[in-house]
Amino acid sequence: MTTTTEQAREPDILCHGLVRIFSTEGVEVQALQGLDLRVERGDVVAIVGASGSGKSTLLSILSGLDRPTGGSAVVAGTDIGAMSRADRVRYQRHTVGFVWQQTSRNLLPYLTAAENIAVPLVLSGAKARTERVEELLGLLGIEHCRDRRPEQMSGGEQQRTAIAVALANSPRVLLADEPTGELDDATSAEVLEALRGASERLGVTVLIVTHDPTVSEHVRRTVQIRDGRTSTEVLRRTERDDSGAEVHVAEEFAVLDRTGRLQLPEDFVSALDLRERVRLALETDHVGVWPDGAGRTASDPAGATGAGGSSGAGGDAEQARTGRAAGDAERAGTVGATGDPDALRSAGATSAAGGSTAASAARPRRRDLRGEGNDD
Ligand SMILES: Nc1ncnc2c1ncn2[C@@H]1O[C@H](COP(=O)(O)OP(=O)(O)OP(=O)(O)O)[C@@H](O)[C@H]1O
Repeated sequence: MTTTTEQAREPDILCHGLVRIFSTEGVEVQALQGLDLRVERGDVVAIVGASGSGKSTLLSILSGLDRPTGGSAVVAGTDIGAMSRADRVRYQRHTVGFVWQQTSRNLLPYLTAAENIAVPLVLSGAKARTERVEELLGLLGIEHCRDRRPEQMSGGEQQRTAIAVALANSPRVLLADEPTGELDDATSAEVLEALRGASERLGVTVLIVTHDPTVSEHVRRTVQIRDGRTSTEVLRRTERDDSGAEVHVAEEFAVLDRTGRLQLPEDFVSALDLRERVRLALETDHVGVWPDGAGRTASDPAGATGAGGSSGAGGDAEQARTGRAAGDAERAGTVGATGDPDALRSAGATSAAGGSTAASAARPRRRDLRGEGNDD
């Protein structure tokens, strides 16, 4: 039996090997190719990725508008793939809230902000509607828009009203698709802070899908999707430096899936001109990755000089316990599960993206975001 403590620890979003294949006129497109994602309760996470990487497909599945072809997605304890029609209505009314990029999809144009927020409360038969509407207007800082219709509000005010509408029935999870897509930078920052504030005050889990890479400055965790899979993550935290000043630190990690696969960041692949095959070496505390070049052997995969730009990369060949060539079955940039996944994990490979190819042993790529922020 699941205990209350275990329930509290269960993630609000858990995707395992999520696959979505679209077939149109005999042509198959694999929009999601075995995507794994875990989002803890109350967290605010941004999903970023290039156009066509699968972001909207993921959101459609999580919002119950679409079904996966394979794999599983569980949101706030609901198995998305197993929902009946009635479950779906309940799920969309009470478990998840949505904010879309287009205002026309979020708000009814002929209703005021207060009336728009009341709509989901009326549909769910909620009591004390006036109090709830006032609470949400206050929470989102839009009391002054109470009696205005969308056309009488700025883009930022419209999106904050949309967030209030999405939160009306107290969902566990808020899904936002490009919520800042039509806004300027300052207004975008305002809307993102509104989402973060709502999460902090109401405990709601927020997943934001966006093209906008600056979103990562407003959330603790940013997950990058590449070709239908999660590839890298940036985690931000605040530390104090020696003088006691606050410093924002962002660390980039590669995502290791359950079968031991990880995608190397594109800039790492191009910096060392990695293609088709790479050499791997299991060191005492990290995994090294080298281009497949001449003059290297399994016991000395870096060559005498630590070739491929990785000298000083913890690539002391004498330390290497295992050196292997990793064939990339699918495409450059994805390291196959050539190494024993358990061994890789115990060697700290979950944070290997920034550490194994060009930096010191197993240290994730780390950026000091003090001052102007992202200076990488
Ligand atoms: N209904 C559909 N039928 C066929 N192919 C589709 C369908 N929906 C999405 N795709 C394809 O699936 C892939 C992923 O699309 P998706 O819209 O999820 O990407 P995205 O990352 O959200 O892109 P964008 O940022 O441009 O919105 C693309 O190749 C797209 O063409």
